[in-house]
Amino acid sequence: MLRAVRTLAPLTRCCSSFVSRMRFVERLKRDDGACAAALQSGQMFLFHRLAPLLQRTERGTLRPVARRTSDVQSILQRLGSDPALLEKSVLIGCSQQNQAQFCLDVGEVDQEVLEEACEGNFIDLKKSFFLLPAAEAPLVAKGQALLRWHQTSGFCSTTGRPTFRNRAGSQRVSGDIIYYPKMSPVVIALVSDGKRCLLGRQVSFPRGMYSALAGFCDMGESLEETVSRELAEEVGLELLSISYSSSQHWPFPHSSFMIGCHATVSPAHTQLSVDQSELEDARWFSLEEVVTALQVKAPPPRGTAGLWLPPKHAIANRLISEWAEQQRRSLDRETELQIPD
Ligand SMILES: NC(=O)C1=CN([C@@H]2O[C@H](COP(=O)(O)OP(=O)(O)OC[C@H]3O[C@@H](n4cnc5c(N)ncnc54)[C@H](O)[C@@H]3O)[C@@H](O)[C@H]2O)C=CC1
Ligand SMILES: [Mg+2]
Repeated sequence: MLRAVRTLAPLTRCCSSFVSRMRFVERLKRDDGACAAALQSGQMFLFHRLAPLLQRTERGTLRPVARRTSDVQSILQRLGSDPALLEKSVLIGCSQQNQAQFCLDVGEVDQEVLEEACEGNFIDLKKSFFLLPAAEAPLVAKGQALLRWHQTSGFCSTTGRPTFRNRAGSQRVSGDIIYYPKMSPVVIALVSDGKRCLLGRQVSFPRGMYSALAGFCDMGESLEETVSRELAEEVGLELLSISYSSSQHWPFPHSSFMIGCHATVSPAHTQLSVDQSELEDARWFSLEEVVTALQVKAPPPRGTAGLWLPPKHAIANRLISEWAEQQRRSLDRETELQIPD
């Protein structure tokens, strides 16, 4: 059974400005002239060889640097770089203040000189993603994903001829073939047996980290089929139910569209048979273990056996938190039922 458990309340609250911003962005994708004009008064997020330009905050976190396009233009001019570089910028959105937002990879310019001029540092997204504010991380990830797509889509895979982008960078065209940015659909499921939840770890995960199980969708599969297949393949389980929770764009290692689900198995069929070629380990964890691990902010010290969960920006964390909350509520209900009048 598949059912949606999330509502769209945050979007409907500021509906009129949300609608106008979305329509503005859509117009810029279709109208090269309007997009070129919006670029002149827009905001620019810079990248250097796909590493975003970031500033350190007093609290030890990082923030993306948004510069006015005109500022970026004068900095690039001062550094003697080609003014045509700005034409490679890609539209990524529209701010709450109705300013068009663009990103640009300035990988041809000297990194250190540019960092000094822009008062920030270009930091690998893998190292910086979890230190970015939750509200801004998706925009940076989107910028990197679009820039990477342009850098790797210069030629038509049918004819081998060059492809050419529109002004917004929302598509590339070669003859009558149009290419759009691509994401790979991935399902991620938090499986519960009613009392415990299933978490697994890959060899490549940081020490002590366990996560919900994930897998790429095969061609032709539905979401339910992918979740069922992945759980059968990776841990030998058959599912009773699947319910949709939420989704996210995930930049690592390339663009994935993560579709987050909760799933259940019968408490009578929880025996795991872990495919060691996919997972180093998979185990059932109690609510208590999960609640404790949700408080842990850094990897456990070397030599200790502490559980560490994916950070807040990751949809895995959201699924695990939702499960813990739901378990706590049902425990509370059980306790209430036991109290006599
Ligand atoms: N945001 C989050 O909370 C989490 C995100 N993830 C992401 O989910 C993704 C998938 O998880 P895995 O367990 O690794 O998937 P998986 O279980 O499907 O195994 C990966 C293997 O699938 C194959 N594969 C099939 N289609 C592919 C495609 N389109 N692109 C790349 N490989 C493909 C490759 O052989 C690859 O080695 C990973 O990229 C990981 O970064 C995983 C856990 C948490
Ligand atoms: Mg997997």
